Amino acid sequence: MIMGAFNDWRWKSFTTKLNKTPLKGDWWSCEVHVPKEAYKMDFVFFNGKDAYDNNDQKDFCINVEGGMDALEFDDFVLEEKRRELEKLAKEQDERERQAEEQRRMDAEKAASEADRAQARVEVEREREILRELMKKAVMSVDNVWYIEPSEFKGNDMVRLYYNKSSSPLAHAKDLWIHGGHNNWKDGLSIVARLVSSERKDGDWWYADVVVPDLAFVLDWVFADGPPQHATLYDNNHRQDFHAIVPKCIPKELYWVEKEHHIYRKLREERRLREEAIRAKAERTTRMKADMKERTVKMFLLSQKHIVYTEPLDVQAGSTVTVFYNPANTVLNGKSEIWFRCSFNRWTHRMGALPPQKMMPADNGSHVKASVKVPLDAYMMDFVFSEREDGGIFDNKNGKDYHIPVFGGVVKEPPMHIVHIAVEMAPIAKVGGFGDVVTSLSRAVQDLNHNVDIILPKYDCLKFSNVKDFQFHRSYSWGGTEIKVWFGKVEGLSVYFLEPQNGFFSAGCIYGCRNDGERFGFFCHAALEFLLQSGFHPDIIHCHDWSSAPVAQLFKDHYVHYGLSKARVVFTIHNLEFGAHLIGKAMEYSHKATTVSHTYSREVAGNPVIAPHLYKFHGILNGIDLDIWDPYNDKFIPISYTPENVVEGKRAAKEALQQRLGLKRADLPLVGIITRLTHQKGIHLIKHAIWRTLDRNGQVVLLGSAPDPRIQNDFVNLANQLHSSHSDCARLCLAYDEPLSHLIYAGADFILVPSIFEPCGLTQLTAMRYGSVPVVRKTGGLYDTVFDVDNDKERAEAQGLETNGFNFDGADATSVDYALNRAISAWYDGRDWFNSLCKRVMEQDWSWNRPALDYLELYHAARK
Ligand SMILES: Nc1ncnc2c1ncn2[C@@H]1O[C@H](COP(=O)(O)OP(=O)(O)O[C@H]2O[C@H](CO)[C@@H](O)[C@H](O)[C@H]2O)[C@@H](O)[C@H]1O
Repeated sequence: MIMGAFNDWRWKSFTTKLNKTPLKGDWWSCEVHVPKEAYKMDFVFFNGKDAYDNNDQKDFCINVEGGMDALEFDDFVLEEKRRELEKLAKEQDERERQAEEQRRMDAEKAASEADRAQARVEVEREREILRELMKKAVMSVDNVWYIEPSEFKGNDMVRLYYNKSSSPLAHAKDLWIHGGHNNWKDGLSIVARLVSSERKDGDWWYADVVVPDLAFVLDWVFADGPPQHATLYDNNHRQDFHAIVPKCIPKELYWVEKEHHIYRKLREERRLREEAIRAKAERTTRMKADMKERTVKMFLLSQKHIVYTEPLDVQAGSTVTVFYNPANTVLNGKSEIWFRCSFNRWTHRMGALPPQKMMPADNGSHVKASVKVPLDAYMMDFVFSEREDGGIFDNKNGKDYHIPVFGGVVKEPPMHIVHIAVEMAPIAKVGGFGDVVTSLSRAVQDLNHNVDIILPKYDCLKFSNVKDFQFHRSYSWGGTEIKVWFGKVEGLSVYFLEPQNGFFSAGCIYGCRNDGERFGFFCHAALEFLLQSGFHPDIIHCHDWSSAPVAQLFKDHYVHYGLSKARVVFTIHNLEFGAHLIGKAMEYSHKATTVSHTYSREVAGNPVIAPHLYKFHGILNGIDLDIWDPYNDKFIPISYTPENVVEGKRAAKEALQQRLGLKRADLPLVGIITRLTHQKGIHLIKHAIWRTLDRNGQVVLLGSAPDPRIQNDFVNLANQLHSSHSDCARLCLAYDEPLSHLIYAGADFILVPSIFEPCGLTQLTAMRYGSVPVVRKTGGLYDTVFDVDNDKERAEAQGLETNGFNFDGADATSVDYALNRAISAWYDGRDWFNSLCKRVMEQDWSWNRPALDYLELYHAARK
C-alpha cells in the first residue's frame, strides 16, 4: 500500500492499494490523482499494517510540474483559511444576531407585560374612583335638579332642570352649567347657559345639553357665568353634582377598551423612549469611532516626513510601498538604503524577508520599496540600514517601525498586563494618578489585551462602584493572612488585597505615619499573590513611589520563581514624592515612563533619573471618553456635542450659577479644579481669582488641600470673597466629582497655572467639554495647550490647531498676560470664541493615541 499526501504532507492525504505489474523485477503500481494545487507529492509504502518503507525516515517525494509553487500554495492555504474564518465569522455574526433578536424579543415581551400590568392597574384605579362616584350619582334630587327624558344615553340631547331658589345662586341673574363626564375625565366637556322655565314651584331653570359619548356619569356645577367669568358657584357642597346615564354602553366592554387604549399609549411612549436611547448610543459610538479613525490617520501621516506607506491602510494580502526619508534620521546622506522587513513583531513563519535595496521615489526626498503583505500578518515591522549586510541602522531608537495590518487571518495574541497600584478612579481616587490607572487599563483592554489591577482593599473604598464584589481566596504572607477580594470596576477586573494586620483599615488612602511601610507591604503581597495564584503576566506595571518597590522586589525575589516571563514597567506621575523609591524603580524596572514628553525632559537631569534615560520615555496621558462625555453626562442639564456646544454650555453655566448662588448673567466664567498644593501654583490661582473679578468675570474654584494650613488659608479667602463678591465668586473647598462635571461644562475657561505639571488632566477634560484652557507652559500643559496667538506653528507641527492661552513666568504679570487675553477674547468676539470652544471639543485628547504608545513600550520591554 502507499500512503501519501502533497506539498510536504499538508494537502489531500491518500492511502491506496498497489497492484503487482507484469514488469520485470517486483514492480507494483497504482493510479494517484494529482490535485492542481500540488507542487510536490510525498509518500511511503507499507504492508497495510506495521511494516514501512519510508526511505530511511526521509519519505519519498516527487516534484510536481505545472501546478502551484510552494509560495503560491502558502497563499492558497491562507486564502482558504481566510474564507473559512470569514464563513465562521458570518455564522458567529448570525448566531449573535439571532441571540440579540431573541434578547430583544424577550425584553419586548417583558416590557409589554409590564405595560399591560400597568394599564390594568390604571384602569382599576379609575374604575374604583368611578365606582365611588356612581354610589353618589343619582337620577335626580327632589326639588333641586332632574333630567328629561329620564331614560337617555351617550349622544342624546337632554334637558337638565335646576331649581336655584335655595342655592348660593338664588340671586344670580345669569346661570351656567360647567360640566364633564366620568369624573371629569376630559375636563370641561359640557358648557351651556340655562334659561328660566315656566315651572312655578320654585325658581326652575334649564339647559339643553348633549350627553358625551361613552359617558356613564355626568358631572357638573352651576355658576353665575361662563367658565373664567363666573364668581359664584353651586358645587353641591364641594361634591359637585353627578347624574347616572341610565342607558350607558355595556360597562365591561368600556373598561376592556380603556385598558387597551392605555396599554397602546404606554407601549408607544416606551417605543419612542427606547428609540431615542438607541439612536443616542449609536451616535455616541459613531462619534467615538470617527474620532479614533481621524487620530489613527493623523498618527500615520504625522510620521510622513520619515516614513509612510501607500496605501495608508495596510491590508493583508495586498502589496504596499514603503516610502522612507533618511534626511531626518541617522541614515542621512548614505548612498544606499536597505529595507529589512518582517511581520507580526518579527515572529512571522517566513522570518525576516531578505534585505531589499530601496529605490529613489518620484518626490525626490524619499526612497521606496514594495512588499507583499502575507494574509496571516497583523503587523508589519521594519528597520533601515546603510548596507545589505547591516552597518548603521535606523531602528527608531530601538523600537523599530511598526504599522498595523488590517484584515488578516491571524490576530495579535493578547498580552497580560497587571497593574499594581494604590489609587484607582472612581473607587479610590485622590488625584489624576487614579484616573490614569483606570483609563489606561480600559484603553489597553479595548485593544484586546488582558488587564488586571491589584489594589489595597481600603476600608474607605467606594464600594457602590464595584460590581460583583466577592471573596476570591486567602493566603498567608508576611506574618498575616491576606484575604483577596475580586470585583469589576468600570469593566476592569480588580483584585483587592486585605491583609488582616489592618494596614488598609485606616479610613484613608494616604496620610498614615507609616505609609511607606503599608505600601511596601502591599507591593510585596501583590507579587506574592501573583506567584501563589499562578499568574504569568507579560507586564507588571507599577506607579509612583507607592508601588515603586515592586521593581526591586520582583528582581530580588520573583524573577526566578514563576514570574520569569514578566517585565516590569514603571510610570512616574509625580517626582515630588519618594525620590529614593523612584530611583530604585528606575534602576530595576525594564522600562520607565513619565506622563508627558516635556516633563520627561524637565526631569532628565534629576540624579534619580539621569542614569536611566536610555529606558525612560514620555507618554502623554489621555482621558476616558466614556467617563468624560458631555453627550452622555448625567451631571449636566443638556447633552451636547461640538454641533450644539454653545447651547449646551449656556445651559450648564446657568445650572452652575444657580447651584452655587451666583448671579445668573452672561459673564466670562473661569473654573479651577485642583488639589490645592504648592505644585498647582497657589499664589497664581489667588491672583487669577482677583484678576477675573476685576474684569467682571465669575470664578468657581473646586479644590481641597491636604495641608490644613493651606485649607485654612482658602477658607479665609472664601469667606472674604463670599461677602465682597457673593455674585461672582464661589470657592468649594471639597472633593466633589459631580460638581466637577458641571464646572467643566459650565465654565468658559479652565485655569491651570501649575508650577510644574507632569501631564495634567484637567486641561484635557476641559477641552472635551468645550472649555478653553488657560495654562502655565510647563510639563504636559506645554505639550497639550497651544496658544492661539503664539503657538500656531508648534500646533501645526503636531497636525493640530491652536486651542488655548498660555504664559511662561510664575508671577502675577505672567498669569495676567494669558488671562487678560482670554477674557478679552470672550468680550470682544463671541462668534470667534464659540468657534474656539467647538474646535477644542473636536480635538482628541483620549487614549486613542497614547494607548498605542504604551503597547509599543510593553512590546519593547519584552524584547
Ligand atoms: N476637588 C476636586 N473635586 C473633584 N475632582 C477633583 C478635585 N480636585 C481634582 N479633581 C480631579 O482630579 C484629577 C486631577 O488630575 P491631574 O492630572 O490634573 O492632577 P494630579 O496632580 O492629581 O495628578 C498627577 O498625576 C496625573 C496622572 O498622571 C498627572 O496628569 C498630573 O500631572 C500629576 O500631577 C482630575 O480628574 C480632576 O478633575
